[in-house]
Amino acid sequence: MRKIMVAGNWKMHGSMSMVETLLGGVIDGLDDTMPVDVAVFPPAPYLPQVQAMANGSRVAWGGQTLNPNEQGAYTGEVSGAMLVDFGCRYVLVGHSERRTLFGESDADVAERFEAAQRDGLVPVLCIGETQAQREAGETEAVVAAQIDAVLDRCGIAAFDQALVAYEPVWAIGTGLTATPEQAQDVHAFIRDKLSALDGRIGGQIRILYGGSVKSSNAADLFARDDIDGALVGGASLTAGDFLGICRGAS
Ligand SMILES: O=C[C@H](O)COP(=O)(O)O
Repeated sequence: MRKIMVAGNWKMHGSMSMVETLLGGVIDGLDDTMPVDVAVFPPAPYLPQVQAMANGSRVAWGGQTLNPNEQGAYTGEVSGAMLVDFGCRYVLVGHSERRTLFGESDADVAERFEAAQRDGLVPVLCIGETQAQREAGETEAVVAAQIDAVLDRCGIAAFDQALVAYEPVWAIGTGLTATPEQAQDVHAFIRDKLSALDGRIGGQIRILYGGSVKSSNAADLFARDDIDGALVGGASLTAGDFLGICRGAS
């Protein structure tokens, strides 16, 4: 039985006072009617504040990206070990904004996935197709290639301590959500692909959906066999909205 995870990717949003209000509201609002694992991904400067507030609570936290090198002259970058220093358990790798805005290739993402595990973090591998790729019938080929890059570098065993987030690019921040059926189809494809290599790993890995998830559509998504939670952007910036999504798992 895979437990639902609801993860909030705050992207480049926030301030110290916003973190105080938002994270405080989430921690205070979580209750037994929300049988979920919860994680937040703040901008790196707020990690110490998140650590201080969330330590000992139900909320885990992680980094939005990492540089795969252990240290060195990489101005502006953050290493996995630095994330671990601030109590991070998770790190996002390959978010579509990293791929499109910062030029991360499938191979770059695989390198970050490997580095995350080397440094003791659980990578959340983000994959998904663009609108044009979906319309061209390439969705499965695109997500397969994104997964294959990691498989080629790290092998199937690496997926034992990892999550996958399927985020169709056309649904991110657009208000367009994949229908539960569309999302389920891709999630089943991903699980089948991993299960063909290792049935236990394919069966236990959590596959989150991301793309305009809100409290109004969360329950319908979470009811699908292969949708094990959500990676939430916009709706994770307000405690009430985020808690409403957590409630969708009850
Ligand atoms: O990481 C989260 C995704 O990019 C989804 O963002 P969104 O919920 O604002 O569409």
